[in-house]
Amino acid sequence: MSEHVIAATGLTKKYGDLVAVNGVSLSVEKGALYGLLGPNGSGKSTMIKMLTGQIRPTAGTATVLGVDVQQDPVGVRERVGIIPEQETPPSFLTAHEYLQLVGAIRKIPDIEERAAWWFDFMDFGDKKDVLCKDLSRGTRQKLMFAQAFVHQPALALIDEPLINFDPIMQHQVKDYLAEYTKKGNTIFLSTHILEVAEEICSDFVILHKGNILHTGTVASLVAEHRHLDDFFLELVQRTRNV
Ligand SMILES: Nc1ncnc2c1ncn2[C@@H]1O[C@H](COP(=O)(O)OP(=O)(O)OP(=O)(O)O)[C@@H](O)[C@H]1O
Repeated sequence: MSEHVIAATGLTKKYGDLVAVNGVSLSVEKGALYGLLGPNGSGKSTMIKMLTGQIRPTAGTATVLGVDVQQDPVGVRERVGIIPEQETPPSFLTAHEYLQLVGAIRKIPDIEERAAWWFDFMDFGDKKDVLCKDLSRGTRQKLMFAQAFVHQPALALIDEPLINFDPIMQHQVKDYLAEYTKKGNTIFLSTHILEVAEEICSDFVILHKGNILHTGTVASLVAEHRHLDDFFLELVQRTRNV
């Protein structure tokens, strides 16, 4: 039997008259690398914020790792890893102090060893004692990536995690994510980089103006000799023209 790591039913978020997410229902199976795709303003970040209990839906329900997000948002955040959209680590801490803080909050006994692994893996050990406010954008993003995965969560919800990385780091992170799901973990990834999504995602959903335009698997596109970027452009263009 398939195991749903995320199950959302009729999730809706309204900001005044604006419907940012409109009754979205989706399910994500264990081990999936699930791509959350859509043009600017289509509701991707709002979905991630609702699924991680950062904002309350106007309507609808969701369970994440079996926990009801509205009833126990802290319980969800304890279990998952999150990279929020365009978030930066605390300006007044060094990179090392930030990972120590995350280790204390998440009660990770071997945080020093784990932090050392991440500094090495993402090649920023020389910056570990630099205040976050003085780190480059890409290095801050490395730190955000490390904090999301340092406790090796069964599920990570990551919003545009690759955007500030150079091509070498993008490649490395892409491989990391693919390997991570092969171990039975699940990734819910919002991205505009469709080549990356095509390369590593197993499943995807395309949102447009808060509605689901399409859900499918990358394998089914490949079987039809189609590329995700063409498919996306056609679908969104067609929707804009109706
Ligand atoms: N706090 C807020 N108050 C009012 N409107 C908001 C708020 N947050 C998001 N919105 C609106 O909700 C809609 C969806 O925004 P969201 O950030 O979820 O889209 P997105 O798909 O993540 O976009 P992008 O790809 O540009 O990051 C947009 O029209 C946005 O302006």
